[in-house]
Amino acid sequence: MAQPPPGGAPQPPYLHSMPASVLEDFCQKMDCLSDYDWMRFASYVITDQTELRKIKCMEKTGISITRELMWWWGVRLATVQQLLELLQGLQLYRAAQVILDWVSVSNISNSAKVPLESPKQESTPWYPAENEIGPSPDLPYICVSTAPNSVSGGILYSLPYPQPPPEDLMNSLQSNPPLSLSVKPCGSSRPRQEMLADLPSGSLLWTQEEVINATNGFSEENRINEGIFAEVYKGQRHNVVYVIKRLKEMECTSQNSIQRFFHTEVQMCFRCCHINILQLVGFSLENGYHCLIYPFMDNGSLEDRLQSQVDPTPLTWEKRIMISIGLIRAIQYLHNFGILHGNVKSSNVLLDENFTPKLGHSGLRLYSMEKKSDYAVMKTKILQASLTYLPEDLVRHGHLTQKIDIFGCGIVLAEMLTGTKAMDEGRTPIYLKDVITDEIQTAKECSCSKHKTFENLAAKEICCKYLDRKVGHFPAEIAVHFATAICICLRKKNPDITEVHEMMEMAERKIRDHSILEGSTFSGFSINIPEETDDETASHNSNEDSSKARSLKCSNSSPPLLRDLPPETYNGQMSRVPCESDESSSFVWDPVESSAYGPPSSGCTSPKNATSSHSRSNDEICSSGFQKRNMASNENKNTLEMVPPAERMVPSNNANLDLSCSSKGLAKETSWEIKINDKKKKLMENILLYEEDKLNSSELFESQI
Ligand SMILES: Nc1ncnc2c1ncn2[C@@H]1O[C@H](COP(=O)(O)OP(=O)(O)OP(=O)(O)O)[C@@H](O)[C@H]1O
Repeated sequence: MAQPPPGGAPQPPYLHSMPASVLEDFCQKMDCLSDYDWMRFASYVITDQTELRKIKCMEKTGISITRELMWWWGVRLATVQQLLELLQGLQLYRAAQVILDWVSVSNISNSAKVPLESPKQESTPWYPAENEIGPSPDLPYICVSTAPNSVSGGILYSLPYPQPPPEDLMNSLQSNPPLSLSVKPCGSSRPRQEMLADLPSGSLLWTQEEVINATNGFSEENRINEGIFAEVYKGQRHNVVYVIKRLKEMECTSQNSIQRFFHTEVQMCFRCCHINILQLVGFSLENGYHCLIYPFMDNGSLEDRLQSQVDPTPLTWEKRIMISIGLIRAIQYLHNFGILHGNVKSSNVLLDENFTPKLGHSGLRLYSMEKKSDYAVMKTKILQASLTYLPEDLVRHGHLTQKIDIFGCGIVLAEMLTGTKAMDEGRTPIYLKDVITDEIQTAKECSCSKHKTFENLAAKEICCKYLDRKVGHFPAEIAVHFATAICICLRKKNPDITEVHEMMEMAERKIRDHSILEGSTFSGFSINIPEETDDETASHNSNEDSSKARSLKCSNSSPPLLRDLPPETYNGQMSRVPCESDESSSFVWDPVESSAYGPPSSGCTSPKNATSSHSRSNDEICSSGFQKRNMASNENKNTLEMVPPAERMVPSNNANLDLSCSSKGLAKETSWEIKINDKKKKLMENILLYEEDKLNSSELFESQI
C-alpha cells in the first residue's frame, strides 16, 4: 500500500498496491465477463487500440488479460478510486465488490470508498447536461480529420471515466427500442453481470476464418458496395445476417491510419448505445482482414432508398420526418458525450426493418493520406466527398467543431425534402448545399429583419422550388418546418441542433395530427387533394395509401422537372422548377396555413441574383410567381378567411386539378365553385383555432360530436 509522504497530503491508493490475492480474485471475475463487457471496460482503460489488441491477443495463450490490463494501468499510476468508479459506471458489481471488500478490510483512505448501493446516477454527472451542446473541457473529442491544419489524427487520449447516462435521458433517447441482435443498451438498470446469460454467445473478436466463412470467402455475390477505403459484404454467422466492412489495406493507408480508424470506431461503438446509432457487433484485427462487423439493416441506406430506381414507392413524408428526428437525436447524443461523428451523410444513415435510422460508419472518410503523389484520383474523390457534406469554411480552414455534423445533417435533411442527390456531377451546381445556401443568402439579402424571418423566407422558397414531387401531398406548414430545420443546420454561426430538433418535432406533431384528421374524422384535409365526395375513390384508408395515391396522381400529371430535361433546355442548370409551370405541385403555398409563420414573403430578387453562377431566370420566374401568389392570396384572404384550404382551393368536380404556385393557378381558383358543408366548415374553423392554440385537441373533436 502506498504510504502518504510524511507531512504531505495523503496519496490515493494506487492499483499497484493491490495485494496479489485481491488482484487474483478480481482478475478471475473480470476474465469471465463476456467479450463485450470486457472490451467495454478495457476500452476505457486503454484508448490505444494497438495496445488493447496486444493484450486481447494474449487471451489465446491462457494468460489473464485483466491482469495484463491492470499491470498496464497500474504502471501509469491509476488509483483504486478510478478503478472503482469505472466498475461502478459499467455496473460490474461483482468485480467491484472484490475491491470494496479489500478497501473496507484494510481500512484504506476514505477517499477510495465509492458507495455501491444501486446503479443510480451520482449527483454530479461527468457528461454535459442534455441541452449543453458545447464540448466539456474534460471531454476531448473522438475525431479524425483530413483537414491539413487540424490536430494530428484528432485521436483522443485520457478519456474521463464513464458512468451510464441517467435513466431518464436513456429513456428519452431510446423511446423506440427494438435493438438488433442481442446487444443490450447500456442504460439498463440491471447490473450488467446479472445479464450475462442474455449476452451474445459469439465472440466480439472474429477470427480470419470466421469472416471468410461468413462472407463465403468475400465472394462477389456477397459484396454490397465498394468504397474508397473499404468493401462492404453481406455475411452470415449462426443464422444471423451481418454487414462486414473490410478495410482495404492499400499503400496509401498506413497501418497507423487503419489502427486509428479502428480505434475511433471501436471507442465510439463501445461507448455509445443509442437506438439511432449503428451498433458495432464485432471486429477482426488479423493482418489483411481488418473488418468491422455490423448488423445487417433490411432497408439499406437512406441514400439507397431516396435514389432507388428499382423501388417505385418513395419514402413517405411521415417516414422522412421520423428518419430526420432519429438522425438528429443520434447527433445530439454523440455531441452530449463530446464526440464528433465527422461523416454524417445519407449513405451512413442505415434503415432497419421499421425504417428506424441508425447512424453509422463514423470517420472512415476522414482517413488521412500519408503518401502524397500517386493518389490524385482518390484525393479528388475524397475531396468531393468532403465537399458534399461539409461547410465551405471547414474545408478551407479545417476547424473541427460540432458544426460539421450539424451541417452534414442539414444536407441529409435537404436530400429528404428535395429527393435530389447531395452531389451530382451532371448538374449545376453539383452540390445540393450550394442550392440551399444560395437560397438562404438570397433571402438574407432581401430581408432586413431578423434571421428567423429570412430563414423562414428561404424555407418557403426552398419548398416552393425543390420539394420532392414524387412523394405526394405535404401540407405547406409542415414542409416549411422541415425546410426551416435545414436552414438552421446550415447557419454559418452557431447552428443549434436543439433548435433543429424542436423544428422537426413540431413537423412530426403536425403531420401526426394531419394523419389523424385524414384517417378518422374526414379524409382529404388537404390543400391539394380534392375535397371528399361521395365517390369512393376519393377516400383513403391510411395515410400511406393516400400518399401513394397522391404520388401517382402527381407523377401522372406532372410536367417534366427541369432536372429531367436535356441540358440544352435549361442551360445545364440545377433544377429550379419555375412555379409557373408547376400546375401539379403537391406543395402549395397557402395563406391560411402560412399565417402561423407571420406575414407572407414579399418575394425577392436580390442583386445577387444577377451575378450568381446559378440560373437566375428560373429564380425570377419562381420568385415573382411566389410574390404574385402571395399577393393574390392576400387579396382573397378577406373573402375566404376561415375557409378551409381544401374547400377553397380545390374544384369539387375535378380530381386532377391541383393548386399552383402561380397567379395562373389563382386565376382558376377564383372562378371555382365552392361548396361548403356547414359542419365541415365548422370543423375547419376549429382546426384553425386549434392551430392557433385556442382549442385543445379534445375540444377540437368534441365540437364535432
Ligand atoms: N449495416 C448495413 N446494412 C445494410 N447495408 C449496409 C450497411 N452498411 C452499409 N451498407 C450498404 O453499403 C453502402 C456503402 O456503405 P459504406 O459504409 O461503405 O458507405 P460509403 O458512404 O460508401 O463510405 P464511408 O462510410 O466509408 O464513407 C451503403 O450505402 C449501404 O447500401
